[in-house]
Amino acid sequence: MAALENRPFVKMNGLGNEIVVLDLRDAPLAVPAAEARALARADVLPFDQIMALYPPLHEGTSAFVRIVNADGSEAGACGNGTRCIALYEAGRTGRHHLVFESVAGLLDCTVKPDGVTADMGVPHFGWADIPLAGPVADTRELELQAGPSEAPLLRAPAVVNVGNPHAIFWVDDLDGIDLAQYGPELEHHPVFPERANISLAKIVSPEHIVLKVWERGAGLTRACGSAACAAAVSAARLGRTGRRVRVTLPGGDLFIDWREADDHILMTGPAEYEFDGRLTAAMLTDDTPHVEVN
Ligand SMILES: N[C@H](CCC[C@H](N)C(=O)O)C(=O)O
Repeated sequence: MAALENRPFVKMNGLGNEIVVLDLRDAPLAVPAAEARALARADVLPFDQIMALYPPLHEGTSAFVRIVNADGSEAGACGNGTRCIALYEAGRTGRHHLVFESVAGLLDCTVKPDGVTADMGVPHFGWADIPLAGPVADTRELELQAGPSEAPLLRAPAVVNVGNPHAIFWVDDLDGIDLAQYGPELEHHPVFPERANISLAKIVSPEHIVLKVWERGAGLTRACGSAACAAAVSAARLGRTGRRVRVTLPGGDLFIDWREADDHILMTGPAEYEFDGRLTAAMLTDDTPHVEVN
């Protein structure tokens, strides 16, 4: 019997970032990694993240949320998924100001007719916060590269934690670099003991960044809200943009405001309901024979 068997789910997306909402508040249980991986299969219910809702731990919050990637690993933040659960909860309760709690802190959300604004908290730039494997001189330019050693295609990323770890490489030609080729080795590089989300960012103007993302535990996605936040604060920290930028991802635009007053990162963008259903044993069980190679 699969643990999640017979549980209802809601399929949503944030700019094409594929989200599954599991409302587990009435009967909480952990999301088994193997069941998440089975569910994410292309011919079952392909998703990038599960947003699992648990009973609130603190007064004034709607739920404690845990985030599970398609590979079954847990993440500390999911911007697109946060906008999705805000829309979900607004639809359920009629309330348009919602606060969720995650391992990374509070997520204060406002649902408006033209989109959802989520407060993603403050960024952390210290090497131990990212985390990195050891102390570095400057997290604005990490000594890390990819591509031919004599002429690296990617080098000197900015690194930041916005609830989850991110590395942003600055490039002039987004289409000239195959992120699917370099994403896996960078995601798993030993400098990132908890792995990392890997972005290529082109700074078009002080108000506009174009971004492509290889997500930790999910691979190439149509959008990544936390990466948009990470790229925005990193570009501002380098003085290459202002603190309010439009971030264009393959799935569309997010608007990031790294608020002067308290350094909170406000992310605004769409969230979309697609369909709902109920999980079955077949969806949660991967019967693919595992060939033992001796
Ligand atoms: N798609 C998510 C990011 C998930 C992050 C996850 N890939 C990790 O940190 O392991 C977003 O919109 O922020």
